[in-house]
Amino acid sequence: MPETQFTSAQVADSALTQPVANAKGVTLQSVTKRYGAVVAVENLTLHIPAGSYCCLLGPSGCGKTTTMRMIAGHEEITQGDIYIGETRINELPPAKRNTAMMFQNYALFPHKTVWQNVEFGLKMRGLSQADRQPRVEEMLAIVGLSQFAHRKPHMLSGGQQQRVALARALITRPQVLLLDEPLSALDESLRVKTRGELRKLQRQFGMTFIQVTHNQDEAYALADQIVVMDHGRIDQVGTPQEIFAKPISQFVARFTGDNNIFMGEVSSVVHDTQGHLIQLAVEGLGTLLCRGDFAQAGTQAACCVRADRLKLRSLSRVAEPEPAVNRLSARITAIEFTGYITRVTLMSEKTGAEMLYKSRTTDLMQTPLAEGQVVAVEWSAADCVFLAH
Ligand SMILES: Nc1ncnc2c1ncn2[C@@H]1O[C@H](COP(=O)(O)OP(=O)(O)OP(=O)(O)O)[C@@H](O)[C@H]1O
Repeated sequence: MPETQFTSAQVADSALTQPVANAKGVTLQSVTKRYGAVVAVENLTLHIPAGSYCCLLGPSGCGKTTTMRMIAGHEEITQGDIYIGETRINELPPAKRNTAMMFQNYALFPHKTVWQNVEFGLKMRGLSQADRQPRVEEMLAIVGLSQFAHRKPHMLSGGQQQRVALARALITRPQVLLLDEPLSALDESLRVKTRGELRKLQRQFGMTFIQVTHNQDEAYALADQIVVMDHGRIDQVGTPQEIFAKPISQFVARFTGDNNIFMGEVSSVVHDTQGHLIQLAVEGLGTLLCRGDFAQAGTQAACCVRADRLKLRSLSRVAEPEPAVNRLSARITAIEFTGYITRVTLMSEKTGAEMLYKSRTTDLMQTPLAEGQVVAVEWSAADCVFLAH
């Protein structure tokens, strides 16, 4: 079945797509959720600005869904407070919170038509047939499903069902829309297309969107603010660019990108015009130079360098690279062509540690590499990010 896309014209013509005048931010203040002995969310404090797109990102079981369900009111808060705008909502029933939730499996009513599914929220609010009619029509046009209005969900593709779910959530014009892995049921190409449309709708509606995802590419593409969670706690909050370029912990560096991580002990910290220049003594590799905001000499820490920030130099004639900071020799153990990018796996000659280098395939075509080849691997201190924990 061909996918109908949202079109700019449909969206621009719609009165519904005027920004939600009363979009509200969400604030969590020291929020904890326990299930018996299990601490699902621990002392979480977070502000999500009004009208922004926030992604809660983290591995399975880190507490993302629980956090969202507490905001929606589907889960009681054990401790702490949640505010929508200025209003404390701890005790408000879900229907009074002015939020809407879009579920992973879409949770459409199977026996209702697309029209009836989308109309449902307005009916529950007691709007008359005459008032519902133009709003449903308009919403179906926005999501490009007008011609499917009388079909049942099982007669739609996954992408179309996803749009019905989105239309059903948006039609009541909630102040906050909560989305639980909304793209996970779609195949790769549709997922990429649909996330662009989701972002466009969020911008045009000016609504606060909070989305749960375990996929960092999705979070990078969609979010104004990414909240990286681990074991019920927040590890880092930042823009996609900050999370990508400046992870603050080993967990974030591992989870959000192809980072090479080195563990060691801080041997010196020098403050200069660009911040802190930190020396990290790494067993087997000597001293690495990295940059960070704060470090304390004598503490155990780590640093990371992204796979695309390494530089490789052939060592065909010289067995060892001349000694220098942030340089080591490594053997290429695998070369994986993935299209635009080629991934090169290396093994440090001294420590046996595995490293990853990523290059544009076209660049590698100029200076080909071969499995088994020994190369000098180097990187600048500016690209080497200090990780305090
Ligand atoms: N009703 C429950 N009773 C007991 N433990 C629960 C309950 N719901 C969630 N948990 C536990 O709380 C923790 C957080 O769960 P949560 O569903 O919020 O994680 P998540 O990050 O959304 O994971 P996923 O990506 O797999 O959905 C997990 O350890 C989970 O097992």
